[in-house]
Amino acid sequence: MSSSSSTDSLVIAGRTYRSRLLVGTGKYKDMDETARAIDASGAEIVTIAVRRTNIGQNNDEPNILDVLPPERYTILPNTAGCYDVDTAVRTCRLARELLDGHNLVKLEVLGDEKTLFPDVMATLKAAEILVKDDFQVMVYTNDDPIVARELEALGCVAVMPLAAPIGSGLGIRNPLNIRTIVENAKVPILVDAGVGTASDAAVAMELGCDGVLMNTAIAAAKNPVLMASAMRKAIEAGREAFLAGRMPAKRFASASSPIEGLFF
Ligand SMILES: CC(=O)[C@@H](O)[C@H](O)COP(=O)(O)O
Repeated sequence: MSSSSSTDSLVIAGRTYRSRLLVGTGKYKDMDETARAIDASGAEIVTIAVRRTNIGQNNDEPNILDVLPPERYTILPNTAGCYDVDTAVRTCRLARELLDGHNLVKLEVLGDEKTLFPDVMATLKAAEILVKDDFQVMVYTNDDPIVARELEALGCVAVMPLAAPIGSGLGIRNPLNIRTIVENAKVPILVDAGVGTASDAAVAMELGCDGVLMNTAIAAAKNPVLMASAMRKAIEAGREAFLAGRMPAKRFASASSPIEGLFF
């Protein structure tokens, strides 16, 4: 692998991406800031909450696709705000209609408003229905390796365990589970939700994740454009560190220069 990692691509549902950073579109000051931050992030996949953001549902309001054109970005409609199977499935079908048959979606079925943790049973059911309905499903889930395995077995094209609660910025709470999910998976594993700053993104990549999806860490930074640029570099650095192979961690010191053949 060259140091530029030019051949190291992310492949999701048969499509190849250079960037391993996926970004959301919520919480920005305005559309201009959204567009500038996403540009600085280098992201190629941009997720949009269909229940909250206009992608053609309302012709009287600004359409976010005017600043995030589908010719440039892969649009990933998501089911944010859905708390049951039917609403999530309907939301994906609406997105497919609005986006002329586009079938790549991010499924999230939430359990409650306080934690925004996934309702795992409902997520499994919705994923099954959507896969049968020819959707390519990228799925938000908890950091449970068994659930991740089930979602992959159902045919999801990517599994996206949370780092921490959505919008919390707490970073990766359970790195060992994330590593186990990665080691067991044959589909891309992307950390989704809870990243707070660039080092969290780098850790996710060092654990072997295929990518990271984030929103709040960029949008709620004091300078979202600068944070987006930091995240881009962190994802690249973490990926290169993973590919390079970390030195074994040791409990005690080992001198950096050889101790044999000392002059005195
Ligand atoms: C944008 C999106 O899809 C969110 O549901 C996602 O989970 C991001 O979470 P953070 O805002 O914590 O990055």
